[in-house]
Amino acid sequence: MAAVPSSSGSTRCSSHPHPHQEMKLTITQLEQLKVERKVFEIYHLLSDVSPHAKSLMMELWRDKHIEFLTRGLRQLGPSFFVLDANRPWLCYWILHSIALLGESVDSELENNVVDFLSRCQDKDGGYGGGPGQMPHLATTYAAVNTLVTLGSERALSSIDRGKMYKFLLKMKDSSGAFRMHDGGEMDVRASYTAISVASMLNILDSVLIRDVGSFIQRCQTYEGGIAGEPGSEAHGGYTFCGLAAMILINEADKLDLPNLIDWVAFRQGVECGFQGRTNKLVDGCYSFWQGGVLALMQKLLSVAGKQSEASTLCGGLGSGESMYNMTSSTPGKLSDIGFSFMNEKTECGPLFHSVALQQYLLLCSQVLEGGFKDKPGKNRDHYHSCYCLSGLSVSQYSCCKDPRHNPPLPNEVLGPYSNLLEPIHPLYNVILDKYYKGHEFFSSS
Ligand SMILES: CC(C)=CCC/C(C)=C/CC/C(C)=C/COP(=O)(O)OP(=O)(O)O
Ligand SMILES: [Zn+2]
Repeated sequence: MAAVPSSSGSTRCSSHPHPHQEMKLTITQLEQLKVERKVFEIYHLLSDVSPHAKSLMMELWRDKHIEFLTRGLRQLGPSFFVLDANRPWLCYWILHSIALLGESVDSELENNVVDFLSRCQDKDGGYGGGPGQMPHLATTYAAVNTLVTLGSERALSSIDRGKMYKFLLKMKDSSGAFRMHDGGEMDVRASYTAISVASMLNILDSVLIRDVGSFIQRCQTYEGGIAGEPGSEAHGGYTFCGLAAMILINEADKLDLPNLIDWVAFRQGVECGFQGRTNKLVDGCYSFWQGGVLALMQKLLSVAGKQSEASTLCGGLGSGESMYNMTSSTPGKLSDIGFSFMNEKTECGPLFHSVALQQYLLLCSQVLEGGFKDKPGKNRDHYHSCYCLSGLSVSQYSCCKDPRHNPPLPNEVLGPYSNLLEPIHPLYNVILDKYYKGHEFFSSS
């Protein structure tokens, strides 16, 4: 019997059919359980069926994902002429997903993306959703992360950092908040995308960060999570943005961290995935937004602990008080905080059930034909593919103190070890090695 390489590089018997065929009888039962979101039952049912079938279902279908993602990127080609404002995002979601899977695109496709993003770059700085469109902070973040993910000299040097600084400054309001675009809305997404871009490009300074921390602090709600703007409801997406931005400006201690940890930890449901906010359904994309927050918190636990002690002793911190410096080694330059953060000690194991989250992602979000989705019953898309894979990477490395040099142990990775993805920098959500390459490039140019 001939053995052929499987999608993950391991060997699989050529006489074995696709799991869809092999599990014909049980697949209906499985789908029903998925719709009912009973992930633990799915897991046990799989172990009853056959170890082989179970291992196929727990496998990351790499080749199918790459096929789905690459097709998506190629299809962007003709639509470069279509008016839509999402294309830098599609570039980022797809290329970051491919990079998480340890792959890259051919040089022709890479050059097309760099050329396309150059045409989205505004003459006064920042990137719009398409050529000639008004620059916007969300697409600017997506374009910068895409170019860092590509990582070539051509990609990195295509960014006009001088004009970018002027664009970011123009988006800044006197309150400390940022606007998404000229005359646009001010929210925590804008704070994060502006700070992330400036930090990545080594142009973050005291002018850009002025009063950013007090705006984000006002967005933390009584529940503990962070809302898009003061007075709104706490949500995982904004909580990630708020915490990551606070860390990048060295002001995370202005947030009530014990309350924040509690809120996020309780967002992981019995289905094993995370919900974005209280009393809503779980969704694969929150594996990154909420899981990412808890990954960041693993390096902030002593700050949270000191806040707890202080609140027991003093009856709580007054608003605006900043009692502890976050980083043990205060970096010389604001833009280097993201770099120093990775050298901070990981102070504890995972703050969520990381194997259960991998279970939700592989069994409920993964589409065996390629791509990922929010939950059973929904369709796959590139946004969910990006954030499900990012969340999967975060959970696989959640026990690692040094992801680059000491990879996870086999029991920390659900399914075959070939499921292991590349590690990310959790503050920017770019592949860790690509971050270091970009950091070096922008520090020396
Ligand atoms: C960097 C960047 C631009 C980050 C964006 C962060 C992000 C995902 C914010 C979420 C926004 C939001 C309130 C969604 C609610 O959608 P919903 O009501 O459809 O979903 P729900 O029921 O799960 O809350
Ligand atoms: Zn989602």
